[in-house]
Amino acid sequence: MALTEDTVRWLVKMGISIAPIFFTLIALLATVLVYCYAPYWAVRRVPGPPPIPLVGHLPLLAKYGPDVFSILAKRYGSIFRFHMGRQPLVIIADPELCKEVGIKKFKDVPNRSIPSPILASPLHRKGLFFTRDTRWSTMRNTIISLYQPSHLASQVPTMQSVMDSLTANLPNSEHEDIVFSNHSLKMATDIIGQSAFGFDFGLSKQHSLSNSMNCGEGSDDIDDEVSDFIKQHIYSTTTLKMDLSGSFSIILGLLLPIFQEPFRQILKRMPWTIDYKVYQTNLKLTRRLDEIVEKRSSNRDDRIQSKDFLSLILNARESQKTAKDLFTSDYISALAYEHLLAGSATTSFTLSTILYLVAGHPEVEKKLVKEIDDFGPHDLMPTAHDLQNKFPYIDQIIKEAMRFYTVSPLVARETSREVEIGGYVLPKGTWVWLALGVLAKDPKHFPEPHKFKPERFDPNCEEEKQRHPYANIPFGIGPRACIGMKFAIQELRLALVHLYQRYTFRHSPNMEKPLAFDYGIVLNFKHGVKLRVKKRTS
Ligand code: HEM
Repeated sequence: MALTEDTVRWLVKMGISIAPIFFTLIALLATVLVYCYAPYWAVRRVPGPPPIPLVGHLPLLAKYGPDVFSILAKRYGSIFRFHMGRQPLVIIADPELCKEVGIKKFKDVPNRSIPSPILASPLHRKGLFFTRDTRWSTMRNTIISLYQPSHLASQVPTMQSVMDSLTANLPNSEHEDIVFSNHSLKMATDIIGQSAFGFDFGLSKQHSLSNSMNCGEGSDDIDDEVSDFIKQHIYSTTTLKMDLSGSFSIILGLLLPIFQEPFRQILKRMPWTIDYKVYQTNLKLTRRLDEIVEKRSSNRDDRIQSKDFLSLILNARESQKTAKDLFTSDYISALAYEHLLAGSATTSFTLSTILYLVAGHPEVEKKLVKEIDDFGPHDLMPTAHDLQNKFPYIDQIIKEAMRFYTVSPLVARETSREVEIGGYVLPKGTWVWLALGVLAKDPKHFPEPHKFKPERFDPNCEEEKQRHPYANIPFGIGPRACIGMKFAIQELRLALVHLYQRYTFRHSPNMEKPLAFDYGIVLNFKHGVKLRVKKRTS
């Protein structure tokens, strides 16, 4: 509203000078502008589309989904700016630059940036993924021994028994749809439950859980403790959104981070808000995990015999001084929970995409089935050694499917000091994200990138020989790469042998084409993967 002459005269009469009001307003405006634009200013030289105040490029993410990064890479090159709300990200979309960030300059970029959904969740922050600097390296060095080949080999029978339960529950009819992604999530959760906690969730044995696994809210017929835990776990994970569809405090964290924590503190007390529900769920999960840790800590005799992740960390805590200081019970809970989180959604997504892709490519299915039949009779269980050496085509299929649908298309890192990357000087605290999904679809490294061709990963193929070694890095790169990679690959190989010894799969006519995705902390299916199962004769 403009100040009229009368108002000015009235203000003067009342002894109120306009100047202080005017300057206060200007100062306020300047503060807001500085707050909004300070992070942008620090990386303004890196090319990118002009950001919209506050929301940045989130509307582009909403419009194009994760494909937006390939579109921007085409326009702006292999290093560009993308604004996740107020926060600018420097996106790296070139294998050589990924090597520079992930390996050569790892000392300058050793940590992950913490996005707003995670900031609000201590349970997620205390795992390996988001711990920082020396705490991270000491934690990682202690638990890396759990991923040695001998330990992985001991997990094969456990994996196999869960897969037996899964296949016992698949229908016999070729005319019935199964939401395979639900089955594979149950399978992966059961496997990781046993290897992380030594605990059998028994989901693969239960037919009735299939729908609740997907929606996260659960259905009424599931009321026992285990199902409750799983429901909470899935709710807690699926509400971690990267776009503007999360809770109010998460949205604030993207737009005006300064207000996120105060608002979360208020909203978590209001029962009708998503923040309340997320808080309550995380509280219950944390309590449940603390109970599990407590129980296992006190049961020393059982624990010494056990080979699960939780027992092994607790044993290490007893025998090593560093581990004792480091692994307080809150960190142990977070680490064990992180295993459940990191090991279930990613692996089950990948297995579902493999079945979906193979079902649409009969020539690939034929070669796969032949490799499996050549291995031996259909009830022969492969050992860890067999899995590693006798199924080269399965490995090509896994690599190609992970390239085709990259479950974790972005990997978050943050600079710890000023560093030069790709010709740009980036100040301390810059969020540098590696765009694995863009690399995987770059025709320079993968001719005809939208075709599913496992043979492109055949070691004798020219394309494979000439490709940059870091063009396909679905498990990340360098010292901070996925710690569970070998575990996941062993599980995927075994699941494929087990399934195709018994079945082949076809697309359901009720499935959307192309597959639709949700973008949370990892990629997820919007409507699941629906398939039809055909039993094989032995
Ligand atoms: C197909 C399955 C999986 C995929 C595609 C995957 C992908 C990834 C990616 C891309 C990262 C980030 C790497 C980086 O920053 O360079 C990561 C980190 C991590 N993953 Fe996985 N992962 C999978 C399975 C698993 C499993 C089974 C576990 C646990 C048993 C696991 C535990 C972790 C942990 C703890 C980290 C953090 C490592 C650190 O910061 O030191 N992942 N994963």
